[in-house]
Parts: sequence; C-alpha cells; structure tokens
Amino acid sequence: MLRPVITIDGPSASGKGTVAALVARELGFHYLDSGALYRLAALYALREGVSWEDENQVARLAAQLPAAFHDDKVWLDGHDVSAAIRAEDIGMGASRIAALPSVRAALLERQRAYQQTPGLVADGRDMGSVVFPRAELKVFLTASAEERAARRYKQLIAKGESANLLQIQQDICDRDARDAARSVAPLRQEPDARLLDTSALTIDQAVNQVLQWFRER
Ligand SMILES: Nc1ncnc2c1ncn2[C@@H]1O[C@H](COP(=O)(O)OP(=O)(O)OP(=O)(O)O)[C@@H](O)[C@H]1O
Ligand SMILES: Nc1ccn([C@H]2C[C@H](O)[C@@H](COP(=O)(O)O)O2)c(=O)n1
Repeated sequence: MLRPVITIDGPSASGKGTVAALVARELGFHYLDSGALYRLAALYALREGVSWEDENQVARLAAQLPAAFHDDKVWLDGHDVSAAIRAEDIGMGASRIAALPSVRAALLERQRAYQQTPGLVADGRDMGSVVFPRAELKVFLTASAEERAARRYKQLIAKGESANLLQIQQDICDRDARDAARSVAPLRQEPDARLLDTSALTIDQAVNQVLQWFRER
C-alpha cells in the first residue's frame, strides 16, 4: 500500500469534510477537499464575470485556478476566500459548474496530484468512482435530509449567520438532486463503497468507524 487513498463521498452536509479531515489527521495523511475546488472555480468565474453556464470559459478558468490551501485558509489569487466559498449561492454555483464535463476534466489531474506519501483522504462526490477508482477504502457517508439540514443550521448559527431550517433543507435537497442527476460523475453510492449512515452517530463514532474499516484491510 504505497500512498493509500481513502475516499469519502456523499451528499451535502453529511459530514464528509469533518470526518475526512479528522481521519486524515489521525493517520497523518494528506487531505483533499475536492468540493472546495469546485467552489473556487464557481467563485472565480463569478469574479471574472463569466457565466456559470459558459462551459468553455469556466473550464478555462478551472484549468488555471490560482488557488492555494495553507495556514488553515483557502486562497484565490492571493485573497483569503475561506468564508466566501462557503456561501450557499457559491455551493449552488459549484453544483452547476460541476455538471459540465470540461470543468470536471480541467480539475481531474489537480485532484490526483494530492495522492502523496504517506497517504490521502479525499472527500467529494466522485472520489471513489472517477478520481481514485483504485482507492484502498471507499466510504459513502450519508445522513437523513432532516439531520443534515439541522447540522447545517447549527453550523450557520454558530458562525453568527441567519438561517432558516426549512430553506436549508430545500437547498440541500435541490443541490443533491442536481448532483445526482448529472450525466458525468453523478452523486451515488458505488457498489464497492461502504455505506456509513451517520444520522445517529457522533463525529467521533463516524471517524472511528472509518479508521476501523481502514485498519481491518
Ligand atoms: N456525525 C455527526 N454528528 C453531528 N454533527 C456532525 C456529524 N458529522 C458532521 N457534523 C457537523 O455537520 C456539519 C456539516 O459537516 P461538513 O461540513 O463536514 O459536511 P460536508 O458533507 O463536508 O458538507 P458539504 O458537502 O456541503 O461541504 C458540521 O458542522 C459538522 O460539525
Ligand atoms: N468531487 C466533487 C466535489 C464537489 N462537487 C460539486 C457538487 C457540490 O454540490 C459542490 C460543492 O461541494 P461541497 O463543498 O458541498 O462538497 O461541488 C462535485 O461535483 N464533485
């Protein structure tokens, strides 16, 4: 197992990022938040005045994304965009551009380059199906729509933002529906991915389950 990969895919607000980052920390592995790349590409397009529907232009920007991850922050063209990429409209924009095949192709090698020694934990929608199809462990992490909306609600309130629970649940369902319906790399559980429903699990329990599956291999 040289440079092993653990993939964690699943729907919005299921806890993929939280669990993936903690598993990576526990194992001393690198961590790839692939959704952040799609969010960065959507934000970059918005700032460059490029429509999210313009596949060629968005793909051009995605291929030359001036993005960096360091100091626990996300940077675009030298600006800290950690908060900006988490906005709900940018999440929706990311979901829209993610349906465009040339945009996905433009980001593919950049994601694969994260597979470095001693290993990688990658979260997203197509980590196990397309980006790292030979991953040592594939997890499909989910939770009920109600639980995911409640978690997102708490997250927003904790950040001091206003939030409407029903609206959040609707937005989450809309985004999942778009991500699951697209023709390229749709959101779905692959046959070789293990299902982890965290609706009734704590973060620690979810992390420990992934670690146990990995160590059992
Ligand atoms: N098992 C859990 N129990 C309770 N809260 C959780 C659990 N897992 C994650 N959370 C919380 O749910 C919120 C959403 O988690 P996170 O941002 O990791 O989801 P995500 O799947 O990466 O979302 P997105 O796909 O939208 O980026 C966070 O506040 C996180 O702390
Ligand atoms: N591997 C990925 C990662 C993300 N996306 C798209 C679909 C999501 O709605 C959007 C934002 O992702 P998030 O930050 O919420 O994980 O980006 C994708 O298609 N493939």
